[in-house]
Amino acid sequence: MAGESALSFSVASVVEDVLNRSQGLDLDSRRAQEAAMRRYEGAAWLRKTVGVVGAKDLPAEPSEEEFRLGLRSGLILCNVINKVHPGAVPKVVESSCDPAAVPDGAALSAYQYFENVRNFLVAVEQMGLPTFEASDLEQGGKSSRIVNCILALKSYSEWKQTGGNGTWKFGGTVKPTTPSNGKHIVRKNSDPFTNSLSKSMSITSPETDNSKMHSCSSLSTLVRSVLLDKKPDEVPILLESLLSKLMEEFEHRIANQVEPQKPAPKDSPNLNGNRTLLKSTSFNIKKVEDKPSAMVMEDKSSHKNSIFEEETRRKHLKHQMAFDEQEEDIKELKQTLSTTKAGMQFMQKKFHEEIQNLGHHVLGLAHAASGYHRVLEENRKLYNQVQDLKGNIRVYCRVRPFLGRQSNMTNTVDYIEEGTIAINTPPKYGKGRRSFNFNKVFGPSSTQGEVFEDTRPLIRSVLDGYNVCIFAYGQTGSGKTHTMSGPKDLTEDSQGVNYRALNDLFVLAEQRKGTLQYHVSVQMIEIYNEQVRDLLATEEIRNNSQNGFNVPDANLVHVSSTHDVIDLMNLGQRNRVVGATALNDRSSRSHSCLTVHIQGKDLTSGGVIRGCMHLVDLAGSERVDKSEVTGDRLKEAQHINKSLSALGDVISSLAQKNAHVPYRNSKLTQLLQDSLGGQAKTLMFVHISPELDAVGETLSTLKFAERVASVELGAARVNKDSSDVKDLKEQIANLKAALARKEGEHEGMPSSPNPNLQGGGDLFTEPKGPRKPTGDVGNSNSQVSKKYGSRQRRQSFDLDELLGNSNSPPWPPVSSPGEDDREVGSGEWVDKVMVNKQDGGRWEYLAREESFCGTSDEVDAATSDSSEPDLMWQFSHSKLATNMNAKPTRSLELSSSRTMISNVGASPSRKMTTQRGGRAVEVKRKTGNRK
Ligand SMILES: Nc1ncnc2c1ncn2[C@@H]1O[C@H](COP(=O)(O)OP(=O)(O)OP(=O)(O)O)[C@@H](O)[C@H]1O
Repeated sequence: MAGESALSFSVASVVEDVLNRSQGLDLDSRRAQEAAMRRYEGAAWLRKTVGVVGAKDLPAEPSEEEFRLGLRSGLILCNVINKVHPGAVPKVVESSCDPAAVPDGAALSAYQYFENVRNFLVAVEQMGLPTFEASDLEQGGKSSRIVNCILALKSYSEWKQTGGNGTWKFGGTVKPTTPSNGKHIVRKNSDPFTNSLSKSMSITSPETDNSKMHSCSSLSTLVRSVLLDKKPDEVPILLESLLSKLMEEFEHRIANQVEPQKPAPKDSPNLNGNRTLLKSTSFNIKKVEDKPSAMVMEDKSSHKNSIFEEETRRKHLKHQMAFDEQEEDIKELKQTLSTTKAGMQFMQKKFHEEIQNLGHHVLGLAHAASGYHRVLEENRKLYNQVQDLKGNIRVYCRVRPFLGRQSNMTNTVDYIEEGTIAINTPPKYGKGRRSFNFNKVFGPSSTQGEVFEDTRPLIRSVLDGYNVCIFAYGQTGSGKTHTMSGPKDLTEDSQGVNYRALNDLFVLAEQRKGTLQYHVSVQMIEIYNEQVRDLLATEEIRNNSQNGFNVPDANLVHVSSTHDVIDLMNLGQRNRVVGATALNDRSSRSHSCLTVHIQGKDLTSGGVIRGCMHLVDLAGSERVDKSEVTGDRLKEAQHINKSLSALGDVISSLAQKNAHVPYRNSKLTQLLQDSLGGQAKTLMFVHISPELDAVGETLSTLKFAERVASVELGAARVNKDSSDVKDLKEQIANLKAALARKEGEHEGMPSSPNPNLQGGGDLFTEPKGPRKPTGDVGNSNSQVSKKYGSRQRRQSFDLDELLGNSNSPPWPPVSSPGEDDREVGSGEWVDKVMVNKQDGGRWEYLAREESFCGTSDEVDAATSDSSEPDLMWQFSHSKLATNMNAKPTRSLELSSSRTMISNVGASPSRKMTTQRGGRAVEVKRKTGNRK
């Protein structure tokens, strides 16, 4: 039947489809499993039917070989066919030999073999059942035909047990071969068993229980074989697919019942044995087909509906589950997303916090760094202020760069920091590295501008009334002239300190012209071979002093612009003695000094400020042997070295605070005396060459500079003349003193040591007009110095100040009742000297120490007295410098506890007066006569 074939094929297709879906399905192994199942089925039936035959039990699940060997004797086969169809093999040859002695597979006798198997095969053939060749029992691999035969016999037996009604499923009516049961096994054709089986698996199968059982068992076999190698989780899907395919087939089948049947396609060879088994599942369909058509339709419809509903429900359930699962997944994803979002937000917040903290931290650091730098700067300022207060000589070190093709390989400078320079010293100079500290160190790359920048404050202080001295020290060729003046080919950038300083002075003077009127004049001298020479002399250079030191007579030229100064300096440079040496072709063999005098008048107060600045370019401090000089050059070098060593002695004495400082040992030290020992601000530029062969000079230069840096000069003092304000202040003080005295009189207690000596009024009023700056080298000529000893420290003060022209006298007024106060006579020694400052009767100390009072001649006589060698006397009074047109001023230098007071004139009454600006000042001694 075409429809049946189609269904068979479709069912087979379903299985094929399912099989295809289960990827990797091994058809061979399935086929083997199928064969085994069939073999087991046959074996089970044989065991059940014949039991143990010939003491040889067939295994329940025999292998192919076991199955073949078990049946090989033909005994089981003959017995079973006789059971099914009694008398089918009339004579069965039993084995005569001991079965135990005959191993499996051992050949039986040919007779036995032939007789039994032949009889069985004949009987089977007569029954129309599938048969096999006798040789199939002899060789392995052919058991399938044997199994087919056994299963056909089994089927026949089962059919027979049901009563043998109808058509036997293996084809046609079986005619019993023997008259005993009246039935004949009729073989329908001689097709091989497989063909018969294939055909018999068609829808033509009878509706017998046996047939049903067979179909069920085939179906279960099919299902088992399909699911055998599946994983548990694959089974539901596979079954579902199988069922849905069956459903489809069923529906298709139903539809085919109504529609004209299509011809069935041919069997697909791919389906092989599996499809054969599947065909047995068609029995249910056949059942339906055999019902009356109305009932069938009804059944079909309700069945279809219920199946459809069930399927829909299952689908819905499945969808619902999938949906639920997806919903759950989405929920989880949402949860994860929100957690991640929250995490990100948290991290973002943390990140911002961190950034902010970092920002604060960086800000704090920047603040701290700027604070640190501010503190450093303040420290530097404070340090400089302390230096100023202590009056230390400032020392700036400058390292000359390598010149020309000189190699950096020979550099002796190890490193340079703010104020420190370290020199690599060869072994013969001691340890490997030596460092020196100065106020500032300029490296080879420092420019002229940078060097001047640190010098500028000093220049400015000249305009404020300070004396300033800047001098350049260093070996020949180390860059002294470069620093002070600049290189030969001068440009604006390469200008040295001199030009820049004067330029600054003019700029500042210009800036201050609204309040101060400055008058600037310049001197330029040189010391060559211990001779002082005026470099600004347009004619022949004069040298008319007895000792060769004639600076006060040197030209003092008024300048009003930088241009004037440059012209003058060029003139001075031309006049300067310059000689060529092996070390430096432009080596100046003299010390040169440019002195700038400043006088500023306060336009509102009328006060006068005076300042003086020495700019000194010393001659080179090289070794004589090295410079290869002879003759005149040798003499020059010796003078230079002598004056520089005198400078060294002065520095050493000052550093050790010796009472005696040997200024007079050279013209140079005399020139610098006021700068080194006075109240000036002094700066030394120490220069060094970086070359290795200069390391000896470099080290000695730096050591010298270290000593210079330790010299304390005392606080610099401003040269400022007070005017009306100061006078008014004094008047107020006098009035107060007068008031106090009056009150004292009323109470009967004299407030003045000697009221009889009151009077004098404006005797101490400061004389107006310019004066010679105290730092001027001209003072040296009038200095009186006598060496009596060196134990005591020298003090210095200005007589004017002492006499009350300062707001703060050096000592507070002291009144000691009971002391013997009286006027001193000229040429007298007294313990203390007081002067009557004003008519208010205010007496103040002129000197607290033992003092000598007298005229200039008497003082000169006294100082020439060498009878007291333990004391050093120094007295100076100003001598009018002719070219300064200044009025005389006076200063005292106290030495130890003794004072010389000069310019003291004796009145006819022997009452002492000092002369000041042509006025007399009363003087009295505080205690009795000198013992
Ligand atoms: N800082 C510098 N930068 C560039 N060149 C320099 C520097 N210092 C010095 N020189 C050069 O080195 C050479 C010697 O310098 P300078 O004449 O100033 O030495 P000096 O110490 O004055 O010598 P002397 O003691 O013989 O007078 C010059 O050619 C000068 O231009």
